[in-house]
Amino acid sequence: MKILSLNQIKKIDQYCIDNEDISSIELIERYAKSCLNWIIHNYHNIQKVILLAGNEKNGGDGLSLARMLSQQYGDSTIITIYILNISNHFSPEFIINKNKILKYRGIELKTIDEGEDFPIFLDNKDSLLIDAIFGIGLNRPIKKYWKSFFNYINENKFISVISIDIPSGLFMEKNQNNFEGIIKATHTLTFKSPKLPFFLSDYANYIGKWHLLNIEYKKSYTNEMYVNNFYIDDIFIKSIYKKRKKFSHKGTYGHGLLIGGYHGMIGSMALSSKASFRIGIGKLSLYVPRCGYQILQILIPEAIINTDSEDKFISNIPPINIHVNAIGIGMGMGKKTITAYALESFFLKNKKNKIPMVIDADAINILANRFKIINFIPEKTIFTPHTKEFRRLCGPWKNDYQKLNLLKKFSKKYKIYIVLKGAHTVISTPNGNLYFNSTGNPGMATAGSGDVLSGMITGLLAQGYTPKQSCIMGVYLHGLAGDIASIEKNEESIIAEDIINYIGESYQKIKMYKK
Ligand SMILES: NC(=O)C1=CN([C@@H]2O[C@H](COP(=O)(O)OP(=O)(O)OC[C@H]3O[C@@H](n4cnc5c(N)ncnc54)[C@H](O)[C@@H]3O)[C@@H](O)[C@H]2O)[C@@H](O)CC1
Repeated sequence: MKILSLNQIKKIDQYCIDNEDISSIELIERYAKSCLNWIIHNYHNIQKVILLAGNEKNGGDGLSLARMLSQQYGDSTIITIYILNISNHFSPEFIINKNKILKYRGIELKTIDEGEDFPIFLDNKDSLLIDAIFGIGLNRPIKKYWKSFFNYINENKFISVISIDIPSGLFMEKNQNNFEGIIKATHTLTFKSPKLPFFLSDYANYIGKWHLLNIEYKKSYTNEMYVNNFYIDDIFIKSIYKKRKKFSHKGTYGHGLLIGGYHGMIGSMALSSKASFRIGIGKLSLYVPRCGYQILQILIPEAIINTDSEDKFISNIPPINIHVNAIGIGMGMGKKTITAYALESFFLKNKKNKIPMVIDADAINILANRFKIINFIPEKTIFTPHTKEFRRLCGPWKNDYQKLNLLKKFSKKYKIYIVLKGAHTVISTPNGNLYFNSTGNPGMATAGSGDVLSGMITGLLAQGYTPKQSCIMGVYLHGLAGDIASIEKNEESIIAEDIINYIGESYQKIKMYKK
């Protein structure tokens, strides 16, 4: 799914108005109706609603929603609207909806002017607060008084705070270091496209859980819209997924090579290997220090195991003399100088053979310390750092926007894919596109989860998925397996092994997706 820019979202509204013979007011009704349906579905017996309305279109959405809530719940729900007189301009959408509201005796209408004492919300704990002050139209910093008011709202406790489209005070684009005076939503009900800040940890506290509501409009309006940012959704995954063929054999699904392990860290190789098999690799060879031999033979009887001459660490990686379709390197490998030399000479020797490769964990750390190695890395190689590893590789950043820019720059410069792991893992491609993952949960922040991911991506590469498809499919299935594990085991109890065990169910799920 495309992540649209502010201008593109506004264009869709205009297309609807121009081509579907509906007015802006009717459009607002559609938005408000979808919010109403979401609220009905998620809250039963709402006793009190407090709605904060701005005086432009987002306020219009809010007023229309208040009217619908009153029609839905009747006298059993007390609705109080506060109109914030932030400016003296009122959009027609706001005015028309306000006039409609005046006819509803069940709705109490109040105003707040700049400078006056903040209202006291007596029954706040029993109230649902709806924020329809600013939507995506916020285009300049808000005044001090209103910032303080938004902060005051955040200090009050409500059943939930629901922001329409985007929390008020948050810019849709170019937020940079703006963290002051933003409404903290429990839920953000958004339309047409997820907004970029939804994927940035800096803003997670303000956005809460976001929901993309289904709005009727011709999806073809977005066909011609060019974007750099994408959200990995079901349809996208279904279009990538390759069904296994009846007349196939283990050779059809590729031969992978995993290189890594260190005394005391052999478990990471076990996790990567199991994940490669569970994702469907045909054959797998491992290269590990000698101390890993016995345990890996026992844990992964399916794998072929080759060992280094050293017992506890890797000292030399021999040239690849078998047919290998994909390499995964670095899991639990340690950073000993001799291992770093071995890695450097391995990359140098294989510079020209262009076998698709995943570089993970300590291989990234070694590379960060001996940066010239990057010149031996073939194009389209996949890096899978977590935030700290990425910082070691690329240097610091001041905010999430800068982090995304660094990511794009690095991928473009070295023509590599970077899978930056975290909530909404983001994949950057050599042509500067970003893909944000939609699956996963905090339970996956557990030792070995990254080893599982590198094994999965290597397994997909070996099966013939392109590097881009392998990254996208890998992070999605990894997150989905984690999501199933969270239902079965609870987020707190997930261990890396659980993610591996639910890869099969994840495949099962994506097979059911509609194209
Ligand atoms: N036809 C449309 O464009 C539709 C818009 N919709 C809603 O309208 C929202 C966008 O509407 P608008 O563009 O009217 O903008 P908003 O309602 O988000 O309000 C922002 C407006 O307030 C003013 N403003 C911006 N920054 C300000 C500041 N710091 N202090 C004071 N005033 C400021 C600007 O005039 C700006 O247009 C969407 O998020 C969505 O909720 C939906 O109702 C669907 C239809």
